[in-house]
Amino acid sequence: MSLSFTTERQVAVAAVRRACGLTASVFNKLVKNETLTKGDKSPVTVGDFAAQAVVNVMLGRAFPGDAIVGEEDAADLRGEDATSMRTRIVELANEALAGELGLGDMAEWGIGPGQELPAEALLEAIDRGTHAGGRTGRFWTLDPIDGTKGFLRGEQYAVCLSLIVDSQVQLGVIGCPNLPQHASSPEGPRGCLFVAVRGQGAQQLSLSGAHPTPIAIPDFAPEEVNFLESVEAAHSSHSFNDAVAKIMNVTRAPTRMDSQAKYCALARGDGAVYLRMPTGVGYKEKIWDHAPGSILIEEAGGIITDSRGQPLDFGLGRTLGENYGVVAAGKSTHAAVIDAIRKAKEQEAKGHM
Ligand SMILES: Nc1ncnc2c1ncn2[C@@H]1O[C@H](COP(=O)(O)OS(=O)(=O)O)[C@@H](OP(=O)(O)O)[C@H]1O
Ligand SMILES: [Mg+2]
Ligand SMILES: [Mg+2]
Ligand SMILES: [Mg+2]
Repeated sequence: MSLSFTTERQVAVAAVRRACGLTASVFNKLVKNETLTKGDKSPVTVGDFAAQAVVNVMLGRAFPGDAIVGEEDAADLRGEDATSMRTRIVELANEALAGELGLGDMAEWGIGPGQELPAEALLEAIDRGTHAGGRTGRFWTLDPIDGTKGFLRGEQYAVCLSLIVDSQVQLGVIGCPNLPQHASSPEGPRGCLFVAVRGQGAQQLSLSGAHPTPIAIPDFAPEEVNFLESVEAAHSSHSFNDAVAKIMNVTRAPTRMDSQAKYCALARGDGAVYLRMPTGVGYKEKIWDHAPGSILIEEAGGIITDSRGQPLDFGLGRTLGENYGVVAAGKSTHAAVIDAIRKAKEQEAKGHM
């Protein structure tokens, strides 16, 4: 049985579109005291918080019973020292919620004139993202800005939303405000949305949600294979990717790109392999960093697993648990990557790397 998730898709596209508008506009005005450093030393900006508030308000209105696993929480925004950040977030979120309706968007998911939400309501909306996830039931995952470091550099970032039902990702929407619409014209128009619904294929749309175009991962001849990888060396091992690429006789240089824009690029054939290997022990990948990308890859005809070929398990809570690394590629390439990873691991164990 395949469910169509028509309304879910419509709400998700509308919410991601509004969040993309917000983040793109905030970037140009971002000032120094609008970024915090979280407990894990990673940055978070007023854009991340406001985008999470907007998406959660819209989801709450359209699907009041649904839980949300969101990256951010409002704890750091409640104190007196956060007054100016809080004020800015309230302003940004209300502006986006009151903004013009896009294609398929509905007035009742946002706010009308004079209906601005107070700070407390928006902080509560952000905190609706604290759901623990789990094996059964239905919940959304939200990464309001994935690739915050890329966002701060003016490079790639993505607004990422997915719907998970009984541990299976059923819907994914990724908004990439800075991604060129066509990889072949990197200086051409930027900004795209990617949508995948289980059993319905993958599509690229304009940022406004118009012009859906089916996308699929092409077959790559061995000499055309190239890797997509993280910009931040702390997030994914560049040297291990290098070793795997050598084993596969890959000659093309890797493309480094922040965020789940990598999954989008892979899904439309801009690259052949997305490989993400842990850089140290202990970090567990977050479900919001991979759920939307994973369904996009599968619906574009590709395969996504961890580095040992195991399926990603979205039913373990907020993290991917014991899944080790991530490998995504087209059907004709994926097995070769898993094989090369095994060989690279053997070399590493023998001290040859
Ligand atoms: N140590 C470690 N290992 C692996 N991953 C980590 C690590 N620390 C952070 N993160 C997560 O990486 C997310 C950023 O995505 P990418 O790594 O693809 O982008 S980047 O190129 O590295 O910027 C980033 O997502 P955002 O916080 O939404 O930007 C993090 O969830
Ligand atoms: Mg973050
Ligand atoms: Mg992220
Ligand atoms: Mg994020």
